Amino acid sequence: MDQPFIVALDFASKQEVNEFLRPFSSTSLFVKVGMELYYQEGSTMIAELKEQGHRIFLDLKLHDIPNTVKQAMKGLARLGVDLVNVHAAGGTQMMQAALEGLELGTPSGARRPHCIAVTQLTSTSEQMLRDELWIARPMEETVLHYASLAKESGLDGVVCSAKEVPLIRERCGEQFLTVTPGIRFANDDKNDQVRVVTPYEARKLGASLIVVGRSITRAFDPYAAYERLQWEWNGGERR
Ligand SMILES: O=C(O)c1cc(=O)[nH]c(=O)n1[C@@H]1O[C@H](COP(=O)(O)O)[C@@H](O)[C@H]1O
Repeated sequence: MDQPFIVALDFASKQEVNEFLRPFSSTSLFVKVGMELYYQEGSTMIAELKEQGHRIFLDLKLHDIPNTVKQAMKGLARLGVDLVNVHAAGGTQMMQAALEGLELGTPSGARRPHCIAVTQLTSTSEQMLRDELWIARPMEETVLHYASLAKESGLDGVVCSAKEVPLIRERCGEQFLTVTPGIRFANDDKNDQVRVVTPYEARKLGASLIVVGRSITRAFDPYAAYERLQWEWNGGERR
């Protein structure tokens, strides 16, 4: 993956997406289409974004019985997206089934979409992990365990907080993708995110790709915010 920034297109309609993308008309982006947009606009949105030259992370976080995930992935592979995801909590059989589905659905001659697993959502705190999910191990250990399961299942990487990247790299290797949301500029509101870092910190921690939504999409000047993101990632720390 040569492009380290994924812009989360968390919008409710194609119109809002087009308005947001207008200043980026000469920039080829790596964009994320999540549940909000995909459930409204479906696969035509994917086709249009591809036509505009953008790379696509289709973030539907599949989590179901293995057969259902396999069949769903078969269909998603036909869309020609670059990256898809599942919840690692679905288990190793489900993750393997996701890969099988992707392989079956990828048109001949095309490259199978990369598949990554969400370890623990970046909106989850240590306290939630313990009191709500009833997982007694610390966050880092839990994330590392889920990352190991994803690796054993043959997946290409995980979604995690950049805070957990150094341990995952050590355990799963440099080629294993670490895709990290929960990115905020230093002065931004965290909103519903908990395990948050700045773009500069994410780079220092070794994240392969960072997912950035509201810090760009809700910025007064999204294009300037994207430029700031590039600047910070490349070493320009702002306080
Ligand atoms: O899979 C994801 O992309 C994801 C996993 C996760 O643990 N946390 C997380 O925030 N995300 C997504 O990343 C994006 C983050 O958006 P912002 O908080 O606005 O930057 C959203 O589209 C989330 O759905």
